[in-house]
Amino acid sequence: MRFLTAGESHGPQLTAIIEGLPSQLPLGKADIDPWLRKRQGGYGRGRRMVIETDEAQIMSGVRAGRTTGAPVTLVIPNRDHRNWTEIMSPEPGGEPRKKALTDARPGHADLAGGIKYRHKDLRDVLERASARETAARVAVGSVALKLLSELGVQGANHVVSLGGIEAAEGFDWDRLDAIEENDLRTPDADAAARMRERIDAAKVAGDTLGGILEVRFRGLPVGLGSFAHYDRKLDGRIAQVCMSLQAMKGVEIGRAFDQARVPGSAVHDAIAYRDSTYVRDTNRAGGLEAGMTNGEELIVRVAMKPIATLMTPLPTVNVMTHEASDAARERSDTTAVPAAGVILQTIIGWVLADAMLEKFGGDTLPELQERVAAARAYEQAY
Ligand SMILES: Cc1cc2nc3c(=O)[nH]c(=O)nc-3n(C[C@H](O)[C@H](O)[C@H](O)COP(=O)(O)O)c2cc1C
Ligand SMILES: C=C(O[C@@H]1CC(C(=O)O)=C[C@@H](OP(=O)(O)O)[C@H]1O)C(=O)O
Repeated sequence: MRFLTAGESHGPQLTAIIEGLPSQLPLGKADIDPWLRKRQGGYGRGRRMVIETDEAQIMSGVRAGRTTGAPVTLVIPNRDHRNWTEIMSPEPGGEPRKKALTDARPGHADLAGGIKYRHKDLRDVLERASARETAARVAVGSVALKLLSELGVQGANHVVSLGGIEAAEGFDWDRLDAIEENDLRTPDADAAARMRERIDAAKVAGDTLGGILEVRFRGLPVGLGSFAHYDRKLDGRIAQVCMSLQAMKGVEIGRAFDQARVPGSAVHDAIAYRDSTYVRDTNRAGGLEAGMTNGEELIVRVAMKPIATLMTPLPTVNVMTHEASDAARERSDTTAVPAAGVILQTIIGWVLADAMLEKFGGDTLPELQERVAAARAYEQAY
C-alpha cells in the first residue's frame, strides 16, 4: 500500500489518496471521523481547533460501504480557509501579502525551508510544514486501523508524561475508557489534573510544553517485517513514521533508553513452552526482535518537543532586513501532546497494515483474513 497527501494549513482542503487497499473492506465516514475528532482534542490546544470540525469526504474507492480495490481519495476541508482566501490564493499578485512572515521562528521549518526553497515570505514554508497536515495522515491511518481491526489487531495510545509530570505506570487494556474520557489522554486522573495546571501556567507565561506518548498494539501475528534487509525491518519502519511526525524527537521500542543502562540479563525476555505454546513471562523487547513482530504486544514510546511558537518569543533575525527581532507569534497550541498520541497510533497502524499486506497479500479482505488465520494456526503448531 502507499499513500500521498497534499494541502496547506490554510488552503481549501487536505487531500489523501490511498492505493493498494484490498477490496471488500467495510469502510465509511464512521470509521474515519471519530479519529479526526480525537486528533483535534486534548487540553492545551489553540483557537484553530475551535474553528475546525474535521470530517472526511470519501471521494473514490468506496461504494455501498465497502472498498472496491480502486484508490481511495479522502478530502478534509479547512473551515478556516474562508478567512484566508486572498492570502492563500494561487493567482499571482498582492505581494507582500497580508500575514507575510519574515521573523523566522526557531524550532520551525522557517529558516532552513526559506533558504532551501528560496522563499522570503516564510508563510510559503509554514503552510505545508504545519501539523495541520496530520489530519490527512490520521484519516489515512484510520483506514489502516479499520483493516487491522478486521484482522484481530487492536491499538491504544496514551500520554505517559507531559511538561515533566509523569502519569502512574500501569497500562490496562480493560481501562481504555479512562483514556478516552480524559482530555489529557491519561488514565491517571491525578496526574491529568496536575498536567492541566502546568499547561495553564505555561500559557500564562507565554511558554509551551512537550511530553512522552505511548502507543500499543496487540493481536499482531509473528513475523511482520523481516530481519533479512535493513529497509524491511519493522522497528526501522515504525521509527521512521514516528520521527516524521511534526515535533517528535525520539522513539523507543519497549523501554530502550532505560534498558541501555542495565545488564542484558535484566533486559531480554526468556522463552518457555507451556500448554503447547511458546510464552514469554516478560515483554521488555516491546514486541519486536530483529525487525519482526514476535507475537508479544508492540510498545512504542515517542518524545515530543515543546511547541516551537512561543508567545514570549525567542530572539531571531528578520530575513528581509537581517536585523535582530523577536520570533513571529502565530496563533498556536500551548501543547499538543494528547493529540500526538492519536496521530501516532494511526500512523503506526498504517505501517502495521502495510506489513500485514506485504506478508499475506490478497486482493480482498476475505483472502487476507484466511491467510492470517492460517498463519496463526501455524504459530500454534510450530
Ligand atoms: C498535533 C500537533 C500540533 C502542533 N501544533 C503546533 C502549534 O500550534 N504551533 C507550533 O509552533 N507547532 C506546532 N506543532 C509542531 C510543529 O509543527 C513542528 O514542531 C514544526 O513543524 C517543526 O518540525 P519538527 O519539530 O519536527 O522539527 C504541532 C505538532 C503536532 C503533532
Ligand atoms: C491546524 C492544526 O494545527 C496547527 C499546527 C501548527 C503548526 O505549526 O504545526 C500551528 C497552528 O496553526 P494555526 O496557526 O492555523 O492555528 C495549529 O493550529 C491542526 O492540528 O489541525
